[in-house]
Amino acid sequence: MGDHAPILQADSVSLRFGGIRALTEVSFAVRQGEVFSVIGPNGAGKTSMLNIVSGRYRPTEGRILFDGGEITRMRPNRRAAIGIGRTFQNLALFGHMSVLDNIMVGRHHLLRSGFLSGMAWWIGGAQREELAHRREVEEIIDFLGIQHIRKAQAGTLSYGLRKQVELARAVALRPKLLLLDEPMAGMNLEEKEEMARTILDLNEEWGMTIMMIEHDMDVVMDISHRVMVLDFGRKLTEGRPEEVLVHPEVRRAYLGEDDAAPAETVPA
Ligand SMILES: Nc1ncnc2c1ncn2[C@@H]1O[C@H](COP(=O)(O)OP(=O)(O)OP(=O)(O)O)[C@@H](O)[C@H]1O
Repeated sequence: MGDHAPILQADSVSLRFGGIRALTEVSFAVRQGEVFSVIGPNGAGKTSMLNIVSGRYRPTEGRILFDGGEITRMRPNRRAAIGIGRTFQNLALFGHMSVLDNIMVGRHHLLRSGFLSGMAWWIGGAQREELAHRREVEEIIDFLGIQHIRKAQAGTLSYGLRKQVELARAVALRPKLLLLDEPMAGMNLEEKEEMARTILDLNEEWGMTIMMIEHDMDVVMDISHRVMVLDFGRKLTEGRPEEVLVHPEVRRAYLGEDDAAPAETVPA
């Protein structure tokens, strides 16, 4: 898992919104096959970093490399086509449509990024391609263990299941790198465990590399190979979960501890 070459690299990335410095010279590398989490207090720049990787934002300075090539200025749908997948909080599920159709629509929406490829889809082999899509989507539904809801209307599902369907839609493109923005937000314990299991399965069984922002520290420490900590737009540290947890500045900045000494040395 974490021993492979980097699939994603950020090279001294800065991002400014007018006078606000959202990110300042942040560099990191996500290795092929790992679960890489980004943590930090509110406003630390986590979502900005993820948006820079997905292409929604362009850095003010610095470079992003993916799979050996520079993608700093590449459009988001092109990034999706070369293997950067993400869940779309703003692309709601179609409530009246089945789970299966929702995932199919996501696949078409993301694959038909340009006019020409769209035309090709309509003119040539549309049916053949439709069948291939359907097979692929069925496989993903099986893998995620959501067969029992494949015909259900998305609007009738619980919050946790809707999140699973949103994940299925992102996974339907078989991304090399999957970006997850707070996948456990708003979930109860059972739903969190289910989601954590799914993320691990995608990573371990499909070898999918995952970059994730998550506030739930238990989940982060449980399923991440490495963790990067941002604070005020700067990288504070990076390492294995157990290394990050004992870092004095992390304890101070993120866990809100005044005393930076390790917990076991603090008098009860
Ligand atoms: N589109 C934007 N326009 C202006 N400022 C922005 C924009 N997006 C983010 N910022 C600012 O950049 C800084 C970093 O925000 P960001 O959302 O990346 O942090 P975050 O770590 O994801 O926080 P949270 O945990 O609250 O989601 C903040 O000061 C935020 O107000």
